[in-house]
Amino acid sequence: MRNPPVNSLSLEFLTELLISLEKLENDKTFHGIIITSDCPGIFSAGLDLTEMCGRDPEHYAEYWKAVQEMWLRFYLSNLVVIAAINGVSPAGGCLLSLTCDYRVLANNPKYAIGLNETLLGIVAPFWFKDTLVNTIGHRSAERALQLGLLFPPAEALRVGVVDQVVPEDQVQSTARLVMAQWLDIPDHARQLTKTLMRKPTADRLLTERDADIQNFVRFICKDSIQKSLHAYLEKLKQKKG
Ligand SMILES: CCC/C=C/C(=O)SCCNC(=O)CCNC(=O)[C@H](O)C(C)(C)COP(=O)([O-])OP(=O)([O-])OC[C@H]1O[C@@H](n2cnc3c(N)ncnc32)[C@H](O)[C@@H]1OP(=O)([O-])[O-]
Repeated sequence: MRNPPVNSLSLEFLTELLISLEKLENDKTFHGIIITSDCPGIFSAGLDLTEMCGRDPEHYAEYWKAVQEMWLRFYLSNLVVIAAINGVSPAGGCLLSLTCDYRVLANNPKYAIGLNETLLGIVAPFWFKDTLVNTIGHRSAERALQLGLLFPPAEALRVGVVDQVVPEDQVQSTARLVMAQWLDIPDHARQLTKTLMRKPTADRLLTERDADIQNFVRFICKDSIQKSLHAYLEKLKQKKG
């Protein structure tokens, strides 16, 4: 991923990601992809806050549809998808990595990962929650989501948000090693098993997609939510200045 400075998942970047995924899926010589970041120290800052602040309802609806599409397409991809997480990975960045089949995180205490939405005064929707529950179980997810926990590497491994923590200079080579193991499995059996495991979760969103968009638009348009997001963006800018 190369969307400096922080790989935020803007509408444009999400569209690019989806086009890239589709191209790779359509090319039958590809069987797996490794998602990693070109922005030093940052895997992805998550959803682009400027897409969710001070815009009109039509924009929010269009943006949310793209976020849903990213989740559905990556979560259900027939390819083996591995996240080589070489930086901090909050909220939507964590969600993207949770769509992968395997997560390798660099062992750097700054590289926290988690769904921290509550810290911004917003609520992770049910399909974010479902993805986390499927990964770390109900109790850990309940605690992580309510407290907006961002797990440093050792804790992320302990709770199961990531599958492996390795020294920073070994993230890419480890991801390639893991990829080789996954590609050794007969592909159609692996693909069908992935679908079996994931389809019920994806179907929940597929059957409620429009209602989910409407909920998001209603929620994000609230004055109180807009104020929270503006204040959070302001805090990020001040931190910099
Ligand atoms: C229902 C909805 C569910 C929501 C899900 C989400 O994902 S919500 C998202 C939850 N995400 C988070 O809570 C993460 C928020 N971000 C961070 O915590 C930090 O930026 C960092 C740790 C990722 C990088 O720290 P660092 O010191 O290396 O970098 P820096 O902090 O100096 O930022 C550089 C520039 O990027 C800007 N910008 C940053 N993030 C975003 C963004 N998401 N979007 C847009 N812009 C963003 C920042 O304002 C600044 O702009 P400026 O002043 O140049 O115009």
